[in-house]
Amino acid sequence: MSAHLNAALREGDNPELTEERRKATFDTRKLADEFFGSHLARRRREIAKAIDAIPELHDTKPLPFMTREEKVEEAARKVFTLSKHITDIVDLSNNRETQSLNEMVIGIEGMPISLHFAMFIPALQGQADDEQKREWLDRAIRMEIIGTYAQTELGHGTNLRMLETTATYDKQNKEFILNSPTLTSLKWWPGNMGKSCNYAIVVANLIIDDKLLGPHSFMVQLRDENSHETMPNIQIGDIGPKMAYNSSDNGFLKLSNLRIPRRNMLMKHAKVQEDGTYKKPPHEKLAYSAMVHVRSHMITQHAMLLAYALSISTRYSCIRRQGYIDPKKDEVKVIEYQTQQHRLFPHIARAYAFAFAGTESIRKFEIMKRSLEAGNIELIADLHALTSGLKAVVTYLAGQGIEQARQACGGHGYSMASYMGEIYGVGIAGCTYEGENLVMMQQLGRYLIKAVKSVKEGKKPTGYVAYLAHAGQRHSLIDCRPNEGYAEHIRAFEHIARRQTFRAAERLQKYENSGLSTEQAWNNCTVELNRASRLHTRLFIACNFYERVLDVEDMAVREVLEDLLHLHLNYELIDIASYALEAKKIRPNAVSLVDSWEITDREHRSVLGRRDGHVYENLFKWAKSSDLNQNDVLPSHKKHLLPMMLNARKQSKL
Ligand SMILES: CCCCCCC/C=C/C(=O)SCCNC(=O)CCNC(=O)[C@H](O)C(C)(C)COP(=O)(O)OP(=O)(O)OC[C@H]1O[C@@H](n2cnc3c(N)ncnc32)[C@H](O)[C@@H]1OP(=O)(O)O
Ligand SMILES: Cc1cc2nc3c(=O)[nH]c(=O)nc-3n(C[C@H](O)[C@H](O)[C@H](O)COP(=O)(O)OP(=O)(O)OC[C@H]3O[C@@H](n4cnc5c(N)ncnc54)[C@H](O)[C@@H]3O)c2cc1C
Repeated sequence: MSAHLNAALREGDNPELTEERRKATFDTRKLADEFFGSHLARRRREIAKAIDAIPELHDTKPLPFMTREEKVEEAARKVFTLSKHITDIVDLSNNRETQSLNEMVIGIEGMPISLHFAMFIPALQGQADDEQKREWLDRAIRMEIIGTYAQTELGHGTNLRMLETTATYDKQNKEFILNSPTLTSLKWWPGNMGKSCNYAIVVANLIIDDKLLGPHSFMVQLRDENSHETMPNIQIGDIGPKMAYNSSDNGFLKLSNLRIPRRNMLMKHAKVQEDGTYKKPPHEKLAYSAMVHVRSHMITQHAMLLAYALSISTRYSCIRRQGYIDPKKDEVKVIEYQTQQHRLFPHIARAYAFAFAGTESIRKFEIMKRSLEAGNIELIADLHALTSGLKAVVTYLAGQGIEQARQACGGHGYSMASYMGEIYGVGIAGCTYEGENLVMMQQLGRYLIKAVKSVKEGKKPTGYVAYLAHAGQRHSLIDCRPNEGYAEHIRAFEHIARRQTFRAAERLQKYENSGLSTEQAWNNCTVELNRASRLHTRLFIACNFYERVLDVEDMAVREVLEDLLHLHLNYELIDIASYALEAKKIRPNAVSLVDSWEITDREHRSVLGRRDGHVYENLFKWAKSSDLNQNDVLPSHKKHLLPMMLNARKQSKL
């Protein structure tokens, strides 16, 4: 077959798809270069080819046919195998190369070192001082140890100020005593903590001389480095099966007055001297750096999950023939139906828009990280606002798109043969982890309210909120270059976003003027404020997409991206125009309304939905019955991960 624009053309393909691919008006590799960046696009092709040549990196059998324990073992086996080949395949210092390798080999269901790379290493990089980096970071990078990030507790995940785990400084012995004082203080959810990790960065409330100093990070050894058996004063285990992502052993951790050396508190920013003197960090939220790191990188990951679902669904829609448009002709491909196109194409546009926004988010994170290393903390607030909004909007809309893609596949979309269920389950997990979406939207809301206040004081805010100062003027969010084709869309978008932000600010002011406390006034406005945050973020995504398309040099690729941009802007404007929902008087009757359905606990099968409300004690009981907890050390750990770490330690001693 002659070389063609569409590099996916292959002899022996389903002719239905070949027919589609022959319609391409652009070179797919050139578009891939725009989607991933040309270097990463090329490297992904090279990585995929390298993996093809290593059968032991391929799935032993389709993951949906595996039990939970088999999934955990499969992931461990692949990690061990990868450790023998990885430096031949990727540049370990390139986050997106290693991410691509993991997605191709391990897949999306998690692996024993997910959190090791996603948070444990970034937290050490951001919060350990130089001596601590030499002691732990180098070993973590060499895979001599495996870590996680243990912050969330059974009773608190969102509200970090109420975390209950304590770290009390004992001046006498120059140690911290870590303790889980209550059932709700048990660490709960941290990825790979149940059975895989031997270290964790534990976020605990620092206490010195009975004074509570808030959340700080502590390096804790969970398991013996050689036997992998649980350390004394620690109870640890898997929390049980989840909606998806079941190759990961998310765990629980109970600390019983565990003593660790003073130097196990990460002290790049906050410090505790031997005599108990406490030195505050230059910015209270530097301790939250690992979360901002993950949020900055989640955007491209969720764009990719949406792309997975849409590539499955769009290809399938071109081979599935069902029904007629003209009854005198053959059954049509379901892609021909306008409803099917409307179900898929706007989400294809979003996948590109989200990927471009994610590249910008990572770029901004790297700029903030460099400026932080130079001692400048000014960019922290801007990045927190940007990533809070992007994480909340992209994970939610990507989840919606994945579900639409599944539905577009009809019955076979409901079979795990489509893999859609897992893609959806992993996708929507992002709406919860790294900060529940509605809460993170409020973080951006705070930032927007401050911007409105500065506009009202006659100041001109800059950056992504500059448009708030330009009511009626022809100005765009991020200096969109004048291009009549789309600038009007952008300005309409800005107008809607600006109007909503000012509406929320005025409502907040009205409640405050009425004598309500700031907190009550805020709570009464959070729906309006979240709308403003959502619109602000979608405006950013649209503008970033617009700017990105204008940079494309290949005219054929630029033309198809402009088609997607046009669709995206129109779809977004229609979608946001429907912002009008109020629900007021339900609150007092909420529980009685659901009680009236008289669904029994047996029917619910849900610990959270118990009629008696005794959730926490029953969650712990449920978790302890997990099959992964029948042994302290998994057989698969002894077979794969322990040898891997022992090898790594031997290597580093050579
Ligand atoms: C399926 C694939 C899996 C892949 C891996 C999954 C890994 C998942 C890991 C996790 O989930 S780790 C745990 C994540 N947990 C969270 O994200 C918790 C979310 N909650 C918070 O971050 C905080 O509680 C909060 C919501 C930000 C509130 O914090 P706090 O009460 O301390 O602050 P506020 O009073 O709201 O704001 C005060 C002030 O601080 C600013 N600020 C808050 N956070 C940050 C930050 N990270 N960086 C910079 N600045 C921050 C905030 O904007 C306020 O500023 P002002 O408005 O006062 O100027
Ligand atoms: C797949 C997965 C992996 C995870 N991995 C880790 C990990 O590795 N390490 C770790 O530490 N944690 C991890 N977590 C935990 C995760 O970070 C928390 O679940 C998340 O931060 C949400 O907190 P929560 O569970 O307390 O939700 P809650 O806050 O209890 O949310 C329940 C409801 O309350 C609402 N709500 C709460 N506070 C407010 C507010 N102030 N205003 C308005 N509404 C509010 C929320 O919007 C939500 O609707 C993981 C979770 C998942 C699902």
